[in-house]
Amino acid sequence: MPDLRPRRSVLYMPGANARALEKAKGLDADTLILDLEDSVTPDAKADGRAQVCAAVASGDYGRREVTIRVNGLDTEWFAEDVRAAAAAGPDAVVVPKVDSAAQVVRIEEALVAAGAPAHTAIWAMVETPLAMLRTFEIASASDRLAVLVLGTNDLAKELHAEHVPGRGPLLAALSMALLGARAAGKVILDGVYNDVRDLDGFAEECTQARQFGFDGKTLIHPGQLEPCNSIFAPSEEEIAQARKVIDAFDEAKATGRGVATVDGRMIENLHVDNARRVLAVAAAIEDR
Ligand SMILES: CC(C)(COP(=O)(O)OP(=O)(O)OC[C@H]1O[C@@H](n2cnc3c(N)ncnc32)[C@H](O)[C@@H]1OP(=O)(O)O)[C@@H](O)C(=O)NCCC(=O)NCCSC(=O)C[C@H](O)C(=O)O
Ligand SMILES: [Mg+2]
Repeated sequence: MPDLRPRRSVLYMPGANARALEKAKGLDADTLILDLEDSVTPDAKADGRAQVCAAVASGDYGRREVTIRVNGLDTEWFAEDVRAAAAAGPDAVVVPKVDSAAQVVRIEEALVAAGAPAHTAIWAMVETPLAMLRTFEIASASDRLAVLVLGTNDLAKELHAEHVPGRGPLLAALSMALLGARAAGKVILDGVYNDVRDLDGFAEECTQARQFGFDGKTLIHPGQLEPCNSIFAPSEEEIAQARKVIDAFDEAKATGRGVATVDGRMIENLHVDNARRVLAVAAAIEDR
């Protein structure tokens, strides 16, 4: 059964920023990532952890999926972050810089040892060249691993690549991550767009990510929510087209044919599967 929970817009917020944590309760994000890693300075880690875990445990985020990004496996904060997150019971623990299946197993063991509830999934961030070469192994290392999240800032840094419109230097990596996630049947989210004032560039990148097949995009600012939600949702035209495809194929089947045409284009079973997926995604968004 594919995981159809809407994750169009997945907003990071600095775990030490009480104002942002409060503001997120009223934001139209499908998912929140309360961050304990890069946006929290070393001397604020303990306070940030306490604040984030109290926010998650409060249950004040309504329908939104709430996750905690802990510090990396080999940091001095990982063990305590996981213990505190397990007690708070978020929908997922997001772990940065995962680059092997063995690390996924270690994360799962840490969650189990900390008594994390069964509903707390693992989301692995893939953001190193090694991770890109191993995305399938990582994505399929555990049933508890639900989502791969691209970290395009770290990846560009490791590659010595530049951030340019169209993301030419990252395209191979985006494709490899998608291949790995889809081969393992997992959800995959695109990385962030750093210029929070450039909404045109942001919309172009969301459109590119959707065309690639990403399920949604990670975000850093509330102003990115509305365009992202709209670009990653099936449009009215796509929904109408999906219905047309299903109806045309049903009609063809009723007369013993396994192929039909809609607006001059060939329709086979696989197109019907795709059309059903579009309708299921639209329904899941409607049901939120
Ligand atoms: C990017 C920012 C630092 C910009 O901050 P600022 O200039 O202060 O924004 P605004 O003044 O426009 O903010 C307006 C109001 O919105 C609230 N706000 C801003 N950002 C968020 C947010 N992410 N979540 C919730 N609320 C937010 C402000 O508090 C203002 O509210 P009000 O005062 O009531 O008007 C800032 O947006 C920010 O810190 N963003 C998140 C940064 C972050 O979490 N970074 C880490 C994750 S990204 C990453 O690590 C990528 C990955 O690992 C990789 O490798 O690529
Ligand atoms: Mg990163």
